[in-house]
Amino acid sequence: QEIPISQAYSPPVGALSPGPPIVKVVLRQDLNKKILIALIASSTLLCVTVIFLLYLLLWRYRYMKNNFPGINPNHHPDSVRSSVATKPIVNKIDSVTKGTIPVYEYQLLESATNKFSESNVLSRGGRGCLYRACLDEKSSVTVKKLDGGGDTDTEKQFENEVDWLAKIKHQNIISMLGFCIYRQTRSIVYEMMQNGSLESQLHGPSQGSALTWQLRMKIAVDIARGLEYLHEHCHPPVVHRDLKSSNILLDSHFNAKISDFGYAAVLMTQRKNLKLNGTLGNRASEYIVDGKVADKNDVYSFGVILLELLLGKRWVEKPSTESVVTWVPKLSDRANLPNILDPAIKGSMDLKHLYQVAAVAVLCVQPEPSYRPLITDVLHSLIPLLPLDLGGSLRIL
Ligand SMILES: Nc1ncnc2c1ncn2[C@@H]1O[C@H](COP(=O)(O)OP(=O)(O)OP(=O)(O)O)[C@@H](O)[C@H]1O
Repeated sequence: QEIPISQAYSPPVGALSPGPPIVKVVLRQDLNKKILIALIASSTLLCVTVIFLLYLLLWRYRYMKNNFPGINPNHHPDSVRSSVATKPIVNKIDSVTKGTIPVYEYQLLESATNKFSESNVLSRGGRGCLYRACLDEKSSVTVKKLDGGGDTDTEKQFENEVDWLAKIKHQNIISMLGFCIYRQTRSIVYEMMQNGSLESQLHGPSQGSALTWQLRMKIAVDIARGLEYLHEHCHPPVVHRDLKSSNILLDSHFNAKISDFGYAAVLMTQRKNLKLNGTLGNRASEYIVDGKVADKNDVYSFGVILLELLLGKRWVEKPSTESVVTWVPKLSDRANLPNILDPAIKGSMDLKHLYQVAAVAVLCVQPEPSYRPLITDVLHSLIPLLPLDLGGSLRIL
């Protein structure tokens, strides 16, 4: 006969106590199961959270490494400060927010320039200094360090320059390699231009002796190519607004590149907040008087540089009796033109070429902007005067 399990295991009647122990056993088992489930669930959750956090850290590390190679995301205390201070201005610079331009860590620039030592200074300007820097063993670069102390004019020029140079890439426009914002200091890193500026070549110790007639024509064509790119191939077109010989840089092969985009602007839109200080001799009068932004302002400044290449003359810093205008009649006098040339190139060129270059220069500096040629026309009238091996179309037999 089968005995029900409950009876078979039931205790003696006298020993009966309230609440059968079987029920207790069942409850404890249940409880253990629940604890086990809770433990498994919480440890799974913990694992998922840890994996997610690790993934986030890895993603951030990769993002910083790809977009900001100079910044070490593994927290040097100063690099943290630098990136915090950088944030508002970085947001204003389009290309930075798009991650197309490297941001250098201040400490990196400091060690590359020997702590910004005097022996690394290449040039000293009103707003800061230009330093030679060695970022690696192979090559050197230049670092322009602006000590504006947060002054708004310097800040605007810095933003403007970084923004334009990040967008503009051309063989005749200086390459920006990156920039750095650290407390009140702003720095821009450029490619090294071994032969300095056109101004220092013409008016420095060598007094233009390194620049032959052909090299001068090459420099003129290079500048015109850079300007043509800004005026005709950028959308919207860009006007440089501060073209002068000190802003034309020469590399080791005397390839010329336009630099200093602190005042550059989109054609016909006026940037009222950018005060234009400095040299007036290179600026067209309509620009000095009413600040009209037009490509013909740059054509005027190009004409002034062309005259500087021909005559070796440094144009006046402030309006005075001797300006470009006073030289125009002398340039139109063909018989006397060879006598007023820079002594470094006198008698070294084909006279027909000289007349043509002088005529182009005169056209460019006309007071009426609409009479000045387009930079494309200027370029195409200079190319035939330049030998093939220097990038022109002149065949020397
Ligand atoms: N990348 C470079 N490589 C070599 N020399 C350079 C480079 N950039 C500038 N220079 C030299 O430093 C000089 C000053 O250049 P910089 O752009 O700092 O001028 P600046 O202080 O802005 O003056 P300004 O506003 O009057 O043009 C140039 O004229 C040139 O001789």
